[in-house]
Amino acid sequence: SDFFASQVGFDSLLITEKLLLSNLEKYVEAAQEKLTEIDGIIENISKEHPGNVDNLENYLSNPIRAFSLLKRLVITWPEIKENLEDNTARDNFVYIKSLHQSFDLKYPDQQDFKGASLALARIQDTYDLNIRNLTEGIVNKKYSQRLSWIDCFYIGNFLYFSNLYKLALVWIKESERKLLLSDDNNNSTLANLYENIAANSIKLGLLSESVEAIEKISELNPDSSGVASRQEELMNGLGEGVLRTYKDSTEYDLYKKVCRDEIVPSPSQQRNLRCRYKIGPEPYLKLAAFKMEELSLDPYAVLYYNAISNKEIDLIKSNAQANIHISTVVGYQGLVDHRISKQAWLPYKDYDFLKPISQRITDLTGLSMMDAEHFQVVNYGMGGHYEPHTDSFEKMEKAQKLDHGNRIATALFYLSNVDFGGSTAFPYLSVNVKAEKGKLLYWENIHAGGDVDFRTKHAGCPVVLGNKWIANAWLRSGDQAFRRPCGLKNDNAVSVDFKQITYLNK
Ligand SMILES: O=C(O)CCC(=O)C(=O)O
Ligand SMILES: [Fe+2]
Repeated sequence: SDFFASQVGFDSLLITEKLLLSNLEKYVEAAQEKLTEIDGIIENISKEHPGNVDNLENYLSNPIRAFSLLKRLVITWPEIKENLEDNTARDNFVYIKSLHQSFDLKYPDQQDFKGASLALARIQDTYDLNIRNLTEGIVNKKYSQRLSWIDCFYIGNFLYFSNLYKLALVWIKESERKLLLSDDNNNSTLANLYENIAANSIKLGLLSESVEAIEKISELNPDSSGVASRQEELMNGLGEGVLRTYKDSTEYDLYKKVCRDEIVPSPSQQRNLRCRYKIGPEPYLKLAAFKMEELSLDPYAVLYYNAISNKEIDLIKSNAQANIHISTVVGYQGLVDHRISKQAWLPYKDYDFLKPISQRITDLTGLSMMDAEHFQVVNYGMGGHYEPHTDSFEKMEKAQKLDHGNRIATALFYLSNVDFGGSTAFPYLSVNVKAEKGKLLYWENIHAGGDVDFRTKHAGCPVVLGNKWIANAWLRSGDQAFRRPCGLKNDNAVSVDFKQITYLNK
């Protein structure tokens, strides 16, 4: 299932839960009615039952009492048994599966829960949020809802199974803090938790932490099979060395820092950048100039303000919603966790309202839209993101497969505001573009000689609060011969190093 991937369709889950709630209420009502009824029966029987009688024989020699006792045992008690066995009330509580099938109600699955768990962890990690504040429910200085020790444990577990051990430890330790304060704090829950700490520490090659956690398990639960198996794991794990992933790379670290504005452009980087009105190259711009802000001159990246109207945005969103589906990435099979969003492709020729937008892109960039890909509309939900990548393709076969040459430039429209997170980050340019409705971000992806400019690696930072909508126009090199002639020489030397930083650790 793909609810976790975007905001679209998520609200239907609230309808599902509302129905479950009202059905459960009905069940409780019926069950309570039944209990009241049974209470009445107990009362009646108690009245007739003699209690402790000294002379039983004498008591039952009364024919009416004998009759009553037999009636109760032969008729009343079987009726009670039948009554208790009658599950109509419980059956009326419509089960999840049948709900799903008979009412076509939307229902999430384990995959959605995992996605939402990893999203929370990603948000905490990217923005370096204080874990304690976060789990106490404080997001962006506002209080929402707190997480329990079990919630944190779930998240830690999902992280462990996603090979994100460092992050897993952060969540399991938070779980430990909460467990120690809770009523569930007992030897078995704690031992379970230290098993988890041991498993993560072993994977991270943290020797003393591993040993300490294993000792705690054996103190709490001397018979635990976890002790021996963790010890064995530890012995084997020590030789293996620590697994390093892309998340440990310099590039990923830079990306997160740019997302949270910890790294910003230096004054010397900004010295030659200007804000001005764009009045060329197309004559139209002399009449209706756009406010332009330069972000980088080499590689070329600029922002335009008020580049798309609210009316256009509404049309784009409503048409996209009809055929939106989980995002994929060129060159990857199926779903990927480095890009979590939903997308829809809108062909320019199919929608009249896209024609002026396409013309505007040409007016602003001087490039032809002839070979552009369809307009791509993207929606990100909570924690939705797109890790650093280049939009252009290194291997030209990939680009050619899609025809019309490489992705020479990207025009990215912001179709919504985002309250917290969701910027577009360029780790190697230290540029963070806030998602603000109506802006257009434009940059060039390849060197004049036609090679990928790795300095243009960029990412969609995780959304923390809000619902992020963007639309991409990718301009292909095919039809630009006279508008943007290729350079004759290789000029990619300035950017090749920025490819290495990823691949070193990947
Ligand atoms: O969401 C963003 O801000 C960036 C999206 C992006 O890079 C892409 O769709 O290729
Ligand atoms: Fe991109």
